Amino acid sequence: MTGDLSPIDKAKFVAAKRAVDFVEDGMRVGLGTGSTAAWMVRCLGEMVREDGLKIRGVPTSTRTAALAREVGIEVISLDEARWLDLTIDGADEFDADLNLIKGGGGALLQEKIVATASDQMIVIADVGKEVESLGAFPLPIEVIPFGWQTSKALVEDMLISMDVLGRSVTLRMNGDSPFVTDEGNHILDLHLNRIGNARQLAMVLNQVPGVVENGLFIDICDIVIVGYGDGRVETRDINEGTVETDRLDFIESENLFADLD
Ligand SMILES: O=C(CO)[C@H](O)[C@H](O)COP(=O)(O)O
Repeated sequence: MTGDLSPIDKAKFVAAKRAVDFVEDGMRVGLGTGSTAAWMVRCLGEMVREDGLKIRGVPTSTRTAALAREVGIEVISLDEARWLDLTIDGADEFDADLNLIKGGGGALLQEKIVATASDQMIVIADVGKEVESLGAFPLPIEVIPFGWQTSKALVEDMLISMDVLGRSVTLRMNGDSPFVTDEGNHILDLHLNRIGNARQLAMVLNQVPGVVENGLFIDICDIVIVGYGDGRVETRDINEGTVETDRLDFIESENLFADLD
């Protein structure tokens, strides 16, 4: 089955596979959202079912919650967990300081709360997500539906005053209707090309009335695990300043790949 995976999917898989080595018995683990995080949830599920790993997972979306339950992971709420040992999640972009753009899947609000409530955040990504400067990927912000057009106009004014490049702002759609997040909100995508001062932008965006959260994750991620299509994985630890390189096999597993057939 793994022979059918594209190089990007193989890269996502090996990053996820390497990341679950960080998970230990008894941990409360934040479970990210997206296709890379889904591999991680499947790998953890296999460890729970076959190796007896005992963990409790806090999902960052209804999608991830459904998958976690399906693969046998005990799911608890963040309020039950209170604090997490580790969160593993994907990203849309990461830079050399391990700052991120997230929210391509629309789950940025829960993802940021869960990651911030964790001792450690590990990001898993294929090498295509690495950038010199954040901003080529449209930056998602979550806004409440009430007066979203006003919030959009205020964000546009703010981008002009900050002289941020690009500046077009679009409402994310799901077919003919606005996309609705798990929290019942909408997403505005900021097409900026290049962000410049991401730290400042992250703070200023959250001052706009109606904006709930933005997809810039600054100083939240501790480790990024970068996967390559040929099975190579690099584990970059920003706190330790280390880079470890490994090569993983694409392990054939009926259980892991069954739902992809
Ligand atoms: O932030 C996210 C969801 O809100 C995802 O982690 C991000 O979009 C990456 O997704 P994928 O692993 O499918 O490329």
